[in-house]
Amino acid sequence: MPQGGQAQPPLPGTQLVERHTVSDSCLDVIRSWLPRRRWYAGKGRPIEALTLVAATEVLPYRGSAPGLLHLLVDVRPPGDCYQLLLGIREALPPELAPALIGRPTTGPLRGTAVYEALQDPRLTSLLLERLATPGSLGRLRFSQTERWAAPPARPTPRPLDAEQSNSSVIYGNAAILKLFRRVEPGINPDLELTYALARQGSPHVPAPLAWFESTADVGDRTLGILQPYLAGTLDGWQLALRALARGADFTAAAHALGRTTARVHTGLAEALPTGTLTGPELMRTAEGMAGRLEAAGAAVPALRPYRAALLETFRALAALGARGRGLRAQRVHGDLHLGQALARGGGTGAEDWTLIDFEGEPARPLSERRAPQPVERDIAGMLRSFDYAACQGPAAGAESARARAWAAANRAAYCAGYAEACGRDPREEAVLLRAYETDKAVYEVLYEARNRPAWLGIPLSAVRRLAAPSSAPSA
Ligand SMILES: Nc1ncnc2c1ncn2[C@@H]1O[C@H](COP(=O)(O)OP(=O)(O)O)[C@@H](O)[C@H]1O
Ligand SMILES: O=P(O)(O)O[C@H]1O[C@H](CO)[C@@H](O[C@H]2O[C@H](CO)[C@@H](O)[C@H](O)[C@H]2O)[C@H](O)[C@H]1O
Repeated sequence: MPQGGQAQPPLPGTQLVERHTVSDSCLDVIRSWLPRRRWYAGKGRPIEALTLVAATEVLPYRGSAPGLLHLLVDVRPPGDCYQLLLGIREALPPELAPALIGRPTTGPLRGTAVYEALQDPRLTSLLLERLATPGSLGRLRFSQTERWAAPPARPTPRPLDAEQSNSSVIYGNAAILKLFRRVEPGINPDLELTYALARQGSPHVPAPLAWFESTADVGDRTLGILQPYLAGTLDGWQLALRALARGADFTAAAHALGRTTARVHTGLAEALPTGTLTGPELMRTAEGMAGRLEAAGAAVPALRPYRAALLETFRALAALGARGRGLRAQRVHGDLHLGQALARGGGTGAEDWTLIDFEGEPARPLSERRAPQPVERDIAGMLRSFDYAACQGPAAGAESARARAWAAANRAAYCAGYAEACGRDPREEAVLLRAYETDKAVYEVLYEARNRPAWLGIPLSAVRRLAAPSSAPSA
């Protein structure tokens, strides 16, 4: 069971790197490079201190052959821990030139090219070899699940070329290794939930094959998971955009995706602890939403005119709690959107869909992401996604009648599919659904302002609608 802490023998050739190996100059090089990474969460805040938490030499640098160094570094503010995989070579071949991080000027790595190891097939092949050999290596521990199956011999690794919160490497279209970037002590829900669902035999998640984590002395942190690569699939976002471009129906796929979501929720409720969100907890949930709204409003002025109206939505949720109403809570996906659902074929059958990336919203603390929550949280996430997709259709601005009709039809189909599979129609929890949808739209405003300013109008238009007193229930 992946929860860390199992004692395993060290692998032969283990190297623990002394802290002085990673010189201040090497850390300075990383410090200049880090803020430009897509996955770096602290954008917009200057780094005051970057310190080494742990370093493991996965492959010693020998001058003639590349080295691989695994680092955990602490970045302040706010004290986040990041996982880095550094390649070390004397000189970089042209194809690796874009991967250069920098050249330290002091210490044992002085003058070498330090680069993103994930871009180097020689080094990512080595990571796969490590996963094939369970055991510990320095501050790292490699484990396999009962489903371990080595990918075909010598699969060619390639880094996934996508805008991601983490980083992934695909091995010969057979397996995908996801490396978490911002890592906290504790099991990552992406491993915990897919493992629990796979043990039930769920066909709706890629069953983990292997994983690796840091050792207890630096906090058991899940660092990476190897899963089967679902070649030949498209994600729900691509499918929705394709349907929009062709003027084709998407409601059958949305309905099937609703059914899949319900099955996954049922599986999670059976496999992992559930709970009841008591009245006071519900009130605290509403306070959390209001707090995130204030924080987002402080960062994005365009949100401020809607503040008072949106707070009313959160007050309505708190009022449910004040009336002592308890709500069923369970483990959920936590960041569900169309891009997190992969389909074979057109996605019109519930069995076509696989859900991925159960990590939750990367910005939330792990303890919060692992807490049981109402399923409406996920459903609201997917409803927002139909809204996003609608804005990408031909001649479909966020407010156009065509976009609104497309979103409404697919949101309704998704909820109907969900209800059909588990007998519980999410639209019946209108206050809850609306509060979660508002919370998600506020999150998206901040997310887009930081990552894709050109898309800010999409969540802002939703905020405008959600703030309007006459706006209809969520779906
Ligand atoms: N098992 C898989 N099979 C095929 N593609 C996958 C698989 N897992 C992830 N992907 C692809 O990788 C992308 C990023 O994966 P994801 O888990 O969402 O990472 P992140 O947390 O970095 O966003 C997905 O959008 C999908 O295109
Ligand atoms: O997939 P991630 O875990 O990295 O999630 C983050 O990035 C998503 C964008 O890729 C972002 O999703 C938002 O944009 C989607 C379209 O690109 C849309 O379908 C989603 O509904 C919308 O929330 C997600 O919020 C963020 O956490």
